[in-house]
Amino acid sequence: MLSVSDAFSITQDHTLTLPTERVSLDDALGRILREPVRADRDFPPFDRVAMDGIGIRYADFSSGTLSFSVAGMQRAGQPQQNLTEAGTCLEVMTGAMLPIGADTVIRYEDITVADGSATIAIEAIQPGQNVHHRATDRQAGEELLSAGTRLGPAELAVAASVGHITLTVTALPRVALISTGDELVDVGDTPLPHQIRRSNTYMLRAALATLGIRATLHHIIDDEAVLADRLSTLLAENDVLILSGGVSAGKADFVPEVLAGLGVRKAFHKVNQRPGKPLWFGTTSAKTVFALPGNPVSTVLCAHRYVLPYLRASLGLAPALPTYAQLTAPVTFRPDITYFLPVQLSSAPDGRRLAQPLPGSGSADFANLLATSGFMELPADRSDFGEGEAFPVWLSGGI
Ligand SMILES: Nc1nc2c(c(=O)[nH]1)N[C@H]1C(S)=C(S)[C@@H](COP(=O)(O)OP(=O)(O)OC[C@H]3O[C@@H](n4cnc5c(N)ncnc54)[C@H](O)[C@@H]3O)O[C@H]1N2
Ligand code: MOO
Ligand SMILES: [Mg+2]
Repeated sequence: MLSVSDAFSITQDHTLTLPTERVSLDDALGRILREPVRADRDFPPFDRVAMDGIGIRYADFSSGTLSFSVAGMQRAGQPQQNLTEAGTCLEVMTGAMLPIGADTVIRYEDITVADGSATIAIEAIQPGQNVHHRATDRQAGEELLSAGTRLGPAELAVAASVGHITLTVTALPRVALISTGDELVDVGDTPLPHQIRRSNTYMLRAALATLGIRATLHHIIDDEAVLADRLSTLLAENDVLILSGGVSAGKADFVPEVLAGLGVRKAFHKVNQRPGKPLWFGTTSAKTVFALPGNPVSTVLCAHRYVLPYLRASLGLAPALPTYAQLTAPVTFRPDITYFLPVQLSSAPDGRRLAQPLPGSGSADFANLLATSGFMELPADRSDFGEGEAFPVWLSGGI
């Protein structure tokens, strides 16, 4: 059976080629930048006063002047003024241009002001102190944000500061999330004894929202003709279909057959892993279909191990690497299958990352996911995993 790493590689070989679009700064949060953003001027663009106080010529101080007559005020937002006469100073405010002729700023806390004169009340003054010099942070033309960056609050602040009203970003894929199963009712309905409310597509929608993707939700009953009809429409309208359920060995598991009938080429069906063994993946020339096993823990694992990395790569985003953590207790798992063990992460006072096993009661136990930070990937060719041993953890918890 296909290994986890081979299955992962196959999905990554079929990532989407998404176009770019221009969006306004207001709509850019969470989007993936596709153009470099450069400094349009130096950062800071002028010698900038960094403290409220007075601006002086250091040479005056070093030649013995301690009292300076206040010749005026340079506030932030005012054009640059001149400090002309020796022995004088200008009051200067944080964010103002340093006046021409001044080179050093002394804080109000370090002077006394009386009768139009400011007298220095401290011993030591460094030349150039409290001045944030032009271009010390970044130079005009320097690349501030590179293509492939996800735009968060800090990135948007930088883009705003260099005048980007709009930004070129990766267009979002159209994604449909499709639950299948006669036993599933909607969240607002009261299930009959043989029914349950559907939850997988809500989980998937939230997981995709972390990438800024707004997927649509659909439900299809276990009927081959209905499935074929609805999936054909959804394939035409979307770039990616993500199904949940109907991919295993049951008599109502029609999904693989129906997809094949619609011309979706199977790239693989079944991966040597638990949970999530019946995972199905296929493509057409321009569309991708992930059919995830219906058990909720399997759906979560497959979403975080395959689907989100696939979408990240398609968006042009660097892969989210697993975090490594040490087991807090030994684990034994005999089958020659990659075991994705639910774990809760914490950190030890000495800085180690710890993973407490939370095996739960199997892949239908989705309440167990509430305490789960992620899935520890335990290799197929081993059975005993010792306390303190470190393995990769694919994060799935939180937002
Ligand atoms: N004879 C075999 N039986 C099963 C095998 C196998 O290899 N041989 N594999 C098992 C594994 S592993 C899994 S995982 C499941 C996968 O089943 P399906 O993908 O066919 O999913 P369903 O049969 O439709 O449902 C399974 C289970 O999940 C619940 N479910 C489905 N969708 C949702 C949803 N949207 N929200 C909440 N819960 C959902 C469904 O009610 C079932 O309880 O098959 C094993 N069987
Ligand atoms: O994906 Mo299944 O656990 O392995 O339920
Ligand atoms: Mg089934």
